[in-house]
Amino acid sequence: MLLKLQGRDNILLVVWVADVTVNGSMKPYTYKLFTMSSLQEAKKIAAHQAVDNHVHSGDLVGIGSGSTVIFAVERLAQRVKNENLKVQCVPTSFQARQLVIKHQLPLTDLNISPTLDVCIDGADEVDSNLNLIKGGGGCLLQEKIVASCSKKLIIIADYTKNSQKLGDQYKKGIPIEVSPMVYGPIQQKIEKLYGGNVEMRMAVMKAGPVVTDNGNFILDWKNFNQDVDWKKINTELLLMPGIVETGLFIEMASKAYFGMPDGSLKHKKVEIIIAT
Ligand SMILES: O=C(CO)[C@H](O)[C@H](O)COP(=O)(O)O
Repeated sequence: MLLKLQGRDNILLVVWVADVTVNGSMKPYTYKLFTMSSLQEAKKIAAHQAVDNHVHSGDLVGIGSGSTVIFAVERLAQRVKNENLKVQCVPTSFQARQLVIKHQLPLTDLNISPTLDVCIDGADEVDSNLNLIKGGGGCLLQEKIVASCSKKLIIIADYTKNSQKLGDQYKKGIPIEVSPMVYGPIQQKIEKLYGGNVEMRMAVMKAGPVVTDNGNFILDWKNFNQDVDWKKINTELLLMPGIVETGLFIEMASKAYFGMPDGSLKHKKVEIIIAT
């Protein structure tokens, strides 16, 4: 059961997780309470800290995509204004480009600036080894390209993204960007080779599939086995003709910042979580 209550300051989301008893009645056994503003606040704390710690004057900066990155770009623009910071930005999506333009930050691209100092991006899930699921917003291809051209990939996220294993919390699946001509065979191959189920991501407010910024489709691989060698699987997937890119970011991130519900910040470097 999902209740939405409009409070004065916050929207409260009450999620009542229920069990179905033998006679069919619903038996509540737990509930979680989130305030929407605490999630937003958590994203903001992580984003601001990452920009403050990792962006320096003269830097070429990769700008990730998603809702958390909005706070990072806002902070970058503040610092440019207040500190006369000099940066040039390479966006990872149409959305990121619009954000950079909105905040009047200088734009460049990878062909002009092939090596970036840092890339700041969100994630859908971060495991204990700093491996990531990305692509919930469908921008995985450009995100991975820009990250691969950056000296450091810094992840910013709220506390719901911090996991031990991929798939612990993020249930929407691993995004896989594919050429439209071959989505069917790829769906079948992944399910046959590795199990789980692979679904085409469908658009909202438009009939048919999501089409990425690069003109491709997205498959979401759900209910996968969590105890696998992701590096090996990622390599195998990338050898499959028609797979353009996967949302598995393996051994790419240098550090992840998580905003916490109480307003504090955690950061994660491989296997280590330090409260700050
Ligand atoms: O990979 C992404 C988009 O392709 C995003 O970084 C990821 O979905 C996280 O987004 P948000 O900051 O909105 O939680």
